[in-house]
Amino acid sequence: ATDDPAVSKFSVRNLSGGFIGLWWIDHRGRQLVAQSAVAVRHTSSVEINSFRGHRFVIRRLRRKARLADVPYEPRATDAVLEVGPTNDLVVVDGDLRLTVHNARYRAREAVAGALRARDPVEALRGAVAGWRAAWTAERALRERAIEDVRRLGGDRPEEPAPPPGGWPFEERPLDLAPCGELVAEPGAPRGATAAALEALLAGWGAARDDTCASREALAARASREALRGDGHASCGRWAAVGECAANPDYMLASCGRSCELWADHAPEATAAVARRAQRRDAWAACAVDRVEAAGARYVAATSAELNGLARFHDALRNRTCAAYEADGTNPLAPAVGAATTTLDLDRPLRVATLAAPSAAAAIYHVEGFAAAAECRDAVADAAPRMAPATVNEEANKAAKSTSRRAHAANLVPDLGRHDSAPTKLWRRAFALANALTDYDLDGEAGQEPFSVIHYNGSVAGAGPPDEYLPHCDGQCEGSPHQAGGRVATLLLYCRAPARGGATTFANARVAVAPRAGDAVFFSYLDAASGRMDVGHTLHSGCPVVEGDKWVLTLWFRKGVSAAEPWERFDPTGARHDATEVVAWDEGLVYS
Ligand SMILES: O=C(O)CCC(=O)C(=O)O
Ligand SMILES: [Fe+2]
Repeated sequence: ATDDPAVSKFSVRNLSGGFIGLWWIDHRGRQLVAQSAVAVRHTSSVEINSFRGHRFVIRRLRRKARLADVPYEPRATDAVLEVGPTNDLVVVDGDLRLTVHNARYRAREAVAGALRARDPVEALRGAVAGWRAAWTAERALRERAIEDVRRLGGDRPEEPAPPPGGWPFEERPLDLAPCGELVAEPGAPRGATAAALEALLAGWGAARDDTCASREALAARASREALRGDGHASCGRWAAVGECAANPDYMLASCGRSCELWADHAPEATAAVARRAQRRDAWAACAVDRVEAAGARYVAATSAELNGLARFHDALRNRTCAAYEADGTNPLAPAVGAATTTLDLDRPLRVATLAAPSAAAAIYHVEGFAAAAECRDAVADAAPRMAPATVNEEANKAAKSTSRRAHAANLVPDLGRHDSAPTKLWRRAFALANALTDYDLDGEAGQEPFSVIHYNGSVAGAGPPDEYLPHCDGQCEGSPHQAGGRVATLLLYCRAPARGGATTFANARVAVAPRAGDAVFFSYLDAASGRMDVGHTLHSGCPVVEGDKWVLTLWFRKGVSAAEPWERFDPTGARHDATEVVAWDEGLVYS
């Protein structure tokens, strides 16, 4: 799915002088999963589709080995590659150093793709515009991170240094005129079709059965299978019997691609065919230069933005987590010094108010929310469905995010099964929410399901630990609540990590150490005025330093019903097109 914005396509070229092996680090950071079955030989490349942020380990091999999946033990000689946002060419040298060739590689890819498009020039303009859009999107993310830091009262980190030549605010038009005319290629076969034809031709070359009849039969098949759009259904057959040489005017105009393909295999290759291919190659080389010139600054600016964003994220993390994690232990014990009351729901819960900074914001700690077996059943239900967590950064698009690193799955309780663990947890959660707020929430219809979230700690060298940077689950800028939007959250800890993983509310100066079975409940609407919180319930899931952490999250919605279920609204209550309902599994990060 390369149209998924979070998937990057890139290529690793081995110039190390020997064999290399390529593995990616699985999401638990404990296993190296072979990228391909065998080693990559010197001067070869591997094409890779992967998620942004994924990590690869590259190792030198003594010989051409088969690579099985192995436990991950970092070695000093490992080269580690984190997948960037763009199509990169990564070159591995003799010392296993990695060099990323960005803009030129992308220009070459764009031109190769454009030559197969109906309108190559238009396709290239689209590619350059796409790079500009990618940079603009990264810039918007950084602007938002700046705003987050400002709201948390943190020091504003340094701006990223602009790329050489400065930020490319102006649009650079792509001018391909100096490259001359591209020879039109009606119906050039695309990707797989072209490959099928090449294979057919290669087979023919090997058999070298030079009788006209067999050649014609093969050509007819080739033209049926691959060259249907070549301008004429019989192009392949005509080319195979020498028409390109005998009748070049017609053939080169109508069957150019067939003539070119057959030229390699048939003795009737003409000088005109070769010239035509040369002209196209010259056009492509010129186009690569011009596309690179028009797009390189956007590509470089995107990298600069990403580096800058990483620094802002560090600043956010320091602001929200460092104070509690400085000594390497878990943060403040929950509910230290807070008065507790016991709520008798279907099970007695000890509830402590941790903070109630305004009528629109309150944070509670709930001891013993779930029995161990309930947690175990709920997690077991979701565990097989876990996938990289998403965050909604754009309307109607659940995008994988740099601000949230974890795995998650929805858990929809079957409310008819009264004794199942998810249903009991669900009804208890709504009873708790209605006891602690005056929201009068209805859990029986239209609510968002549980989200089960798994955070992994870092294994040395295997990538950053899972975390969730500061965010609000719903709208938190003090505007009126919109029906259908989130108003409160229950976070149930089902497994606590050995170190790290606190939930911190920096603006409310509250930190909660996860403890299995306990929960945090927070609400962010003043029901009397209808106004939302102004940021006191902004919170982070701090990095899990050691071990792992499982939580069940429930985001309560107000104003949903069977007729108007949660899928109709984004977390702030903005309505989206009812015909285009998507799974929202996470809250907005300030938008
Ligand atoms: O895991 C945590 O501590 C925070 C999770 C969270 O903020 C969320 O799921 O919305
Ligand atoms: Fe959250």
